[in-house]
Amino acid sequence: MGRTASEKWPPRFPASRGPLPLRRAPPEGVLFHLGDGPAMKNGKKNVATVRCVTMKSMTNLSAPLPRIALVATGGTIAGAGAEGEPSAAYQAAVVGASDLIARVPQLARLAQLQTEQLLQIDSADFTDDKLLLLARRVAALCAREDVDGVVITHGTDTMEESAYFLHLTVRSSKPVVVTGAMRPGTALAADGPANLVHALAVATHPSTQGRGVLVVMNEEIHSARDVAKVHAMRLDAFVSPHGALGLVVEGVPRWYRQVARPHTTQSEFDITTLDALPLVGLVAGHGNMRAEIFDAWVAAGVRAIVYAGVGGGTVPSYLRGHLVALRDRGVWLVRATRTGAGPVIRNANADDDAHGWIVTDDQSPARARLLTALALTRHDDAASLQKVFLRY
Ligand SMILES: NC(=O)CC[C@H](N)C(=O)O
Repeated sequence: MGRTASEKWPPRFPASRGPLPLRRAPPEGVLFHLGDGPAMKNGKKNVATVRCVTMKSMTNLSAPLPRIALVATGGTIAGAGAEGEPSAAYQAAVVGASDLIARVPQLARLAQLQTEQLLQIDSADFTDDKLLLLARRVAALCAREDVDGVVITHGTDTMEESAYFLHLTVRSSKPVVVTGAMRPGTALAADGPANLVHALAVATHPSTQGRGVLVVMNEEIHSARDVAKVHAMRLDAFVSPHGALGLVVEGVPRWYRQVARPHTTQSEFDITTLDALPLVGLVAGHGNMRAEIFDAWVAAGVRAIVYAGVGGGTVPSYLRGHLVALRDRGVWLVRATRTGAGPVIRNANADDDAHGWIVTDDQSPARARLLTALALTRHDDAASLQKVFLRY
């Protein structure tokens, strides 16, 4: 009987690649070298060797592996197409979670994995109810004593939104790492297996605790606060405007930065009692805009509209009156920038104080939608809503 596409996932990933099969990853910054070289000069153990031996006993090779919950939600990492076809010709979200991990033997050397298929969707289909489902599930897993961390596989298209939502709502310092793939497992040089191994390497490392939700793609570790998919095809599609937090080097996270804004355990947002998120719309800025698009969102029942404005969030002069009147219709206007980076500055380009408008600081329009929705669960005045954007 012929094998299905999913059984072949991934087709080419040599078992010899990936991080060293350490039972526990060495502490960050410590050289963990068990080979020869300077440590064995003249056949004598020098100081470096003693340190290695000490580290070996500290890392306790017989200790049980970290227990990681792997939550699969679909996307290209779970995609498959015909062998040898161009990588764009495939179907996302068809390979099951257990098939996904069965094809990457390195994973079992890094962690005891509990796998679950929470969703099997293209990430474009992530609606707010699915986002709440994911966040509640991840929070529940983090709260369990038999779970040391969570890895989520996710489509890349809306990965930055889901990761940010988890960053603001999962009240745990345990590692939560989101990963995916730009190419399906059937593509030449599929990136899913390496991304999964690296995500697990980050999630199992003691230095990852308390850093908020992370996105691990293409050997880089990004904060969910900042990362965005900025290319539709390339493997290096994920970029953070202020730089990645770190890299996965030889299977071990190496950190260069940390997030300054509150998240997870310091977040004020509580989704445990929420039935649904407040509805927030998003309107793209461009030349020759029309007021009707804002009216359509008002008719849909939004509490706020994020305007992804040109430049520093500039409102066209011919729309100003219409957007000022949104406050009288019970709708907040949140000015963002469509440029992809940089702050929208309050009372610059617009009289935000007079109009009761909010600015996003440097938050991307897509994430600003989520932060606005969460902010509206706690605040309903301009000063408090504005503070949320300057704080998170
Ligand atoms: N590379 C990807 O994961 C994109 C595939 C798909 N559209 C998704 O986001 O789920």
